[in-house]
Amino acid sequence: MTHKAIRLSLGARPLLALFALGLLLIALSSGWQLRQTTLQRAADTGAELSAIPLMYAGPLAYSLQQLPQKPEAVHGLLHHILTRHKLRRVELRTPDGEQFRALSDDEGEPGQSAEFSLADTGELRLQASAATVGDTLRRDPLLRSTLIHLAIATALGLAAVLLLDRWVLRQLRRLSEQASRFDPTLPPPSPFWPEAAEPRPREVLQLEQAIDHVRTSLGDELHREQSRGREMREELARQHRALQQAERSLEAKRKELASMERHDALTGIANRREFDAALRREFKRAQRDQGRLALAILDVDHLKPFNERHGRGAGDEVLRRLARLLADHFQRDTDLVARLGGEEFAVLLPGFDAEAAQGPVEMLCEAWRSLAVPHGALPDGAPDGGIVTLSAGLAATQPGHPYLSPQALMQAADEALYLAKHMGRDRLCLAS
Ligand SMILES: Nc1nc2c(ncn2[C@@H]2O[C@H](COP(=O)(O)OP(=O)(O)OP(=O)(O)O)[C@@H](O)[C@H]2O)c(=O)[nH]1
Repeated sequence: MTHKAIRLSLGARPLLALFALGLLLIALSSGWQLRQTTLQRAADTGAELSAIPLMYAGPLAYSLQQLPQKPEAVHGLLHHILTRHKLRRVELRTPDGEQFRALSDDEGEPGQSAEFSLADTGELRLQASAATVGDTLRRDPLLRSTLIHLAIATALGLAAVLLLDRWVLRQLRRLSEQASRFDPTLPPPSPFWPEAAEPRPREVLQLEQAIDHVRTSLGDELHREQSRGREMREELARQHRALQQAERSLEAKRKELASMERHDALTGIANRREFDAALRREFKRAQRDQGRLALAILDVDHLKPFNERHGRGAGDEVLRRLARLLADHFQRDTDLVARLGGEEFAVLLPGFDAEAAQGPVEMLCEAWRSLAVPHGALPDGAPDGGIVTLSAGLAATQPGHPYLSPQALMQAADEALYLAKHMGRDRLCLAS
């Protein structure tokens, strides 16, 4: 309803302007008409002046004859002519040179004048008043009354337009502007409606108060919703952070698990599963490329009595040291060192045949020996020296001596290791 009224107000303004323009046009047209009438009257004056001698030649001659008895008759007649024809001045000069004149009280501009010679009477001089707008209005009561009424109607109409615009439409426009600037996301100013300098109609005040009320209640509700939304956002952000944290630790666990799947927990090098996969992969490659692949299996000698003597922790440390040494010795990208389980380790050397691999493996065993880890519990009959030693078996698949499968290569290396053990340990044996 309010919105409709405001739209009506905005649409009414041009109508009011049109109405005011119409009134002004009527006033202009009336003024034009008045001017035309005045000009017409000025044009008629000449003809009217010419008619006067014709009309009054007789009465003037008669009044002059009566002059001795009735000297006032000439003055009276001249006065009559003056007032009857609304002249400014009437003068009569007799053939004897006597002069009579009648003057009007009109102090306006002098208008057209004319002079006539009358037989037996003398000269008659007439002067009309200037044809002015005021004079025209004075002379024409109907026109005067019409124009006065028109002027009053125009003035009242314009006043009504101004008042309507100022008192009602302007207020409604102000309301419309306020409504268009209305933004419920902003906190409500207090008071919402600034005190207008001019007084406002009661209806506008009521409307303002109603909108103010709606604004305030909307604002309160909005504030409640905003703070609820803020709390929810904070809670969401907290949950999000917790989720991210959980995801991070899950990812770390996943990596740890993945690493555990491929690495030996005690030594950190590749485990049996990783080794098996690498062996299958490299064996296939060597088969395909007619290449070489060497495999060495190493086993710590007499770890059981070592454990029994020094404890399992010390045995673990021996295994860790051996793993570090293996990793240090075989560092090519394609090399792989792995713990197969227990005290058994493996070295996979792609591209190496048995002869080429023998040197590095023996160097490894030598390096181990030079670490000189004291055993302290070697069984009777074991080689003297008293240190922890390694036994190793080496096999390689190579052109001229291929194996049929990874398992066959593995078994050959195992048998070579068995041989090394059997031959008294602390040595490297090659598969036949
Ligand atoms: N400390 C430790 N000992 C292990 C681990 N895994 C296996 N062992 C021990 O290694 C020993 C292997 O014993 P055996 O198979 O009899 O071999 P050995 O005593 O080393 O003798 P040979 O291999 O014949 O020279 C066992 O006592 C196992 O308990 C391990 O992870 N840590």
